[in-house]
Amino acid sequence: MFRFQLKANSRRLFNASHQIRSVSKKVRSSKVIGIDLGTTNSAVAVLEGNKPKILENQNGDRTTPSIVAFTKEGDVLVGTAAKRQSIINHENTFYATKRLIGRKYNDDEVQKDIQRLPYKVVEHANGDAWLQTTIAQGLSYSPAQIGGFILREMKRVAELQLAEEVKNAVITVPAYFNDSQRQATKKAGELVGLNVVRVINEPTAASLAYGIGGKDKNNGIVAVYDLGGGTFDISILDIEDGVFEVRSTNGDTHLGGEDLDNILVEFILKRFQMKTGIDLRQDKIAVQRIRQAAEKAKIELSHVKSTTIDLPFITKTESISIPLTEEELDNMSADLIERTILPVRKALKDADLKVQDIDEVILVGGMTRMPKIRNTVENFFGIKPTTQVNPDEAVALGAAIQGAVLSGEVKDVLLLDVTPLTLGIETYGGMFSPLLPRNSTVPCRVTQMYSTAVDGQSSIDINVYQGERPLVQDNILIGKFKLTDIPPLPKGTPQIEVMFDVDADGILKVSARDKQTGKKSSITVFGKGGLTDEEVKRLVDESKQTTEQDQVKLNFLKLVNNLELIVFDTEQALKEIESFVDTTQADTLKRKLITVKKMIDDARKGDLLDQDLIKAAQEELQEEALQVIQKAAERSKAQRKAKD
Ligand SMILES: Nc1ncnc2c1ncn2[C@@H]1O[C@H](COP(=O)(O)OP(=O)(O)OP(=O)(O)O)[C@@H](O)[C@H]1O
Repeated sequence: MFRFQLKANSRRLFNASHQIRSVSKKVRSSKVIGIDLGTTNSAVAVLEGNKPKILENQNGDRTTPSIVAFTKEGDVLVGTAAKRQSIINHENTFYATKRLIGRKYNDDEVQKDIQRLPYKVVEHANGDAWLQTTIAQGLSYSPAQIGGFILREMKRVAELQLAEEVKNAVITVPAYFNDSQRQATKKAGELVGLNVVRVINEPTAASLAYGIGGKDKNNGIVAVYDLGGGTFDISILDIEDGVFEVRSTNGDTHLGGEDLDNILVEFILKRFQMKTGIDLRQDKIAVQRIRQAAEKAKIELSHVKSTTIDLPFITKTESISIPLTEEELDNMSADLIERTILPVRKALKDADLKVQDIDEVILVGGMTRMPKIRNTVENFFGIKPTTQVNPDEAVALGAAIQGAVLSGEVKDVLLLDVTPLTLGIETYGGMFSPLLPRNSTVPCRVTQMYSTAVDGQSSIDINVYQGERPLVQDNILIGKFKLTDIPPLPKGTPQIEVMFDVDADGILKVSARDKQTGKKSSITVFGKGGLTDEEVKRLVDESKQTTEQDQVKLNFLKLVNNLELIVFDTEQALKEIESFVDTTQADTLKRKLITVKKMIDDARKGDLLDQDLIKAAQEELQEEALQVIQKAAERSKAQRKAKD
């Protein structure tokens, strides 16, 4: 056993050097991949020839679960591997984290999610919602970092398929994502070394997937109804000879398949409690098993009329077996489906269109496979929705097309996206002064003149808000900064020019300039409230540093785990060969083992953090053990010879 361990270690070393060699051989690709970073599943695609193509992962799957897990051994698992162990390692398996990206810990939606999540959500120093593991004294990660692990995996999938290094990507976000959610998604890509050439809206991407190759056929007004795992989006587009103009967009960033799963989980828990009197809500493992079974039943009921949710031995003595029909599921989901219709109406109104003006309806997102949803959409629009592109794949395929447009591979397509919410600033008395109405085509820029409200006022606070309400208290504060050194003048005299500049990713930069002095101040809105450019930079740098620190901690943990394994192997080997070992030698080795075990203990408690000490202890122990084993082997051979 011990010898095997030595060999296994040397094999690992060989693999590492082999990997280094194969990476250095890679060619960097000018291709731009398209990544759909989904709440439940992610997909990656690239343009091949003139057609976008989904790149399959190592298991041959066209989508990869958006799940990241950290194991006690210090490994980071992504996708199916993470999903497979989620029940036994629920505290360190993070799913649906897109629902938390760019959100504050105190956000109502976050607080609601926390009740149901089997992992820990904590408040980071900057007020954001972060995820905490139970590993290495509670390593924590931002949802953007978790997104980063998923993006890195999608990059790897693409690199394996294309056999070249990929650097550039278009990443999609729900159309209704606000500024900080977009920024956080972009940062997730940058943290793992991706050059995020564009962030585009999911429904817009999906429409591109339908439009390409048959653009004459698809001219007209298109509604994209996108219901995925965590978000609902509706976009109305005007497609004309390769120009995709988004007329309006609306939605709910916290409405999707996960919510229906939650309703089903609650239904199962109640049924079980009624039957047995047992409340399983605190049993995270049981809840996790129920969640997986609920989603499975929901998916089955898109193809069959009835099913049974079977969970043997959910407690030591009780099992779950609940029959469920499609009709029952339809009734349970009625409110949720109805909630999607209001944003659809709003989007139509904003686009100044009636239901009858829609030429085509595209269904996107796994949840639109549910017959009840298809019927609801069909009844609302009065036309049968188009489903020729796989609803789980359309977004990634469209992102790949946009990638090809940006790299110059595709020339006859132009995407004109819009801002999802009205953007403006606070004026006297808490009034909201809109500068850019929602559904403004991006990129765009607007300037407006403001003045002081008080005689002699020497500075102005520029508070930037996003929302549709006339009072700022009802909208979302997405950033603020100060313009100072305004010469003291009677109120209303200074001319302050405020400029809003939204780039093609939908990210906003605001600046203010005193026309008399030329003094200027600006921010790129980060959604974190009151941050200057320097503070934003510091935060980004800090987050990079934390990633590195976390990696160092994980590497250290791996070393300690490995040393523990060697201690175990040595003890086993010593037991097996004890009769052939010289007592003095055996005692020395046992003493060494005690010292090393103490070191492992100290390392686990955080009292010993020196990697080199751990490495040295491992080498010494292995060397000493090898000598003992060799001597014992010689003795055993000599004894056998003597007997013969
Ligand atoms: N056949 C089906 N019937 C019903 N629901 C389904 C079916 N297939 C998948 N789903 C559900 O669709 C959701 C996942 O859809 P999809 O992969 O499009 O979402 P996503 O891209 O991860 O999420 P989002 O767009 O919200 O970020 C899950 O809730 C899943 O349970």
